[in-house]
Amino acid sequence: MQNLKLFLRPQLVAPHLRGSPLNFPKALRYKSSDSDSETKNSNESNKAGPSENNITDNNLPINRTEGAHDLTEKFNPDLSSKVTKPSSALPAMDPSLRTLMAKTKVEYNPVTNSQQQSYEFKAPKTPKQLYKEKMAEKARPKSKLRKLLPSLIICGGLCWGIFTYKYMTKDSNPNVDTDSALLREDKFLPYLISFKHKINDDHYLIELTRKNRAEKLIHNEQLFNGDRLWSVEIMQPDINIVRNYTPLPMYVAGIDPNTKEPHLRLVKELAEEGKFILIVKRYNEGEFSRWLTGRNLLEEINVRGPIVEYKMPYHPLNRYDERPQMSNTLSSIKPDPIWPENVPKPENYVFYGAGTGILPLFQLIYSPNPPRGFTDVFYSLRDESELLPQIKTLNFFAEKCGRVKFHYLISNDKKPNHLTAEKVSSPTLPNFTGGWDLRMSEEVYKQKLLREKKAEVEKQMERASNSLKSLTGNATLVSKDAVIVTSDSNSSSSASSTYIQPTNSRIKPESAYQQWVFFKRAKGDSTTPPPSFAFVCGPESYISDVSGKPDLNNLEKKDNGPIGGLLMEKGWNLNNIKRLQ
Ligand SMILES: Cc1cc2nc3c(=O)[nH]c(=O)nc-3n(C[C@H](O)[C@H](O)[C@H](O)COP(=O)(O)OP(=O)(O)OC[C@H]3O[C@@H](n4cnc5c(N)ncnc54)[C@H](O)[C@@H]3O)c2cc1C
Repeated sequence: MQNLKLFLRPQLVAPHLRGSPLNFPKALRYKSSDSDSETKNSNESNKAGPSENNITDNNLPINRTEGAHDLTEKFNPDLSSKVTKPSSALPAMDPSLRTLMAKTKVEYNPVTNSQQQSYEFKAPKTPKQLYKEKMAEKARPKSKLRKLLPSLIICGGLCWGIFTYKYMTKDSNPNVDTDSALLREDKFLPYLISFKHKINDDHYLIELTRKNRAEKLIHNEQLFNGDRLWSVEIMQPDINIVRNYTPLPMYVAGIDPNTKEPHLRLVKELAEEGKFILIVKRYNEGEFSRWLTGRNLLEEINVRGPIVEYKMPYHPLNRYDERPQMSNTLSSIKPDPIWPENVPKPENYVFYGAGTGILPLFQLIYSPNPPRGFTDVFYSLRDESELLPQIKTLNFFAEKCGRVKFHYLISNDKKPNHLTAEKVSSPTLPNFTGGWDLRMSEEVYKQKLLREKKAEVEKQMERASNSLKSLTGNATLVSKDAVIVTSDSNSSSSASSTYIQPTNSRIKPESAYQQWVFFKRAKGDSTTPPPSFAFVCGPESYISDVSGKPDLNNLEKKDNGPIGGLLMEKGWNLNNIKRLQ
């Protein structure tokens, strides 16, 4: 570009060539409109200063042959270096050329040119070089992961080996306990005899603990619940016989150092599950009971269950708070929640049990969620010594909370004390049999509210008339209607508050014992409520005497045996009796 400018500078043309035909003054003028460069130049000259602004291309003589050179030389010799509009001859500059000729912003660097291709031939590395490289690679510091990689591979391999071994030998080894359940109905699971205590000559307390119990507890399995009666089946592997036993929701928490008696605790939380106690009677002719009571501590036995013997029927109160579980101290037994009055009352029961036949009742009343109603218990036993003192204490606590009433009928050859017809009560209708009872109890509750409100209004009317009498000094007859209106408007709030929150419930009882003594018994209702359902449990002869012989010889295992004995005399029937043999 610079060369081109120099080439085009007219003053640089030699003076002797100016008149010659080789001189090309006209050629110095571009005919084409190189307006861009011109404007640019003019702008630049404008920027240069006011002195230069006056001198533009337009001021220059159009034809330099007409003495323009002198003028140019005279006034602005520098302007001669400017390329003025060529008049003709030279063609206009190609704009694409100009861009190519423009100075590049980034300098060309062949190294960064990614498109370049090299045809250089690299000689293969010599063995020495290769060896050096290899050594350098080895000497390079390794990352943490690279260092750990061999150990990780070995660990992975070991784990895979153990898993494969366990998987392959799982089914082949029946002694390996892979089941995570505490109990299973369809499979015998291993339990350990964790405690054994002789209660009397023929009664034993045996505590069973699920093998590897801690591992099995993660599933939060709840076995004990007062909504059902259940037993477990224990297998004797040698002669392959199975017998049922009733687990009690208790475990041995310690041993009294003096009496060597076990200290029993109730199973209250899920973390305490997986342990229970059995009370087993040993029969001299009994194959199984002899085998079971002869087991030593930490011996393994196979248990299956739970075998549900009876499920408590549905009651609308089941939707409300449960009755709190019994406790080892009387003061720590929580009071019953206040159940709504417009729902049918809980059912009351009577339990006739003999010997180990009392154990289902103990399971029911000492489990979490015990039955809400009252249970009258007739317990026939041969000797008081067959009952553990701690269980007797618990029975006493249950009585003090108004949940049960125990009648101990201790009977032996010297002093017989059998269950007689006088002790057997007649059945009453259940409080709940279906939706109709629900509507009935709501209606009864409404009637009760109306009665109470009426009594309140009458009281207020009486009070109002008395105050009027005292005001006027003489007895004036007050319009009955007017009093009713005022008393209604005044009493509505107080009456409703009275009914919703009975006066005696403002003081909250601290324990079930307090609740029973001060609130329930205070009502003057000391008689035991009549039962609507009866349980009979014990030896075959006992059941037969009390309620007739059960007959479970059918596919559904439904008791179809006719009702007999003492209960039949009192009007009990198959619908309100459960016989547990
Ligand atoms: C649901 C259910 C729960 C049970 N819970 C317990 C429990 O918690 N504790 C417990 O000790 N037993 C319980 N039993 C009874 C138990 O299953 C066995 O029947 C009992 O241990 C006797 O078995 P055995 O093999 O030693 O006697 P068997 O060989 O069956 O009988 C031998 C003899 O023992 C006597 N005998 C057997 N059973 C009784 C009995 N129940 N009453 C009176 N005499 C009998 C009879 O004279 C009989 O001829 C329960 C039974 C059932 C069905």
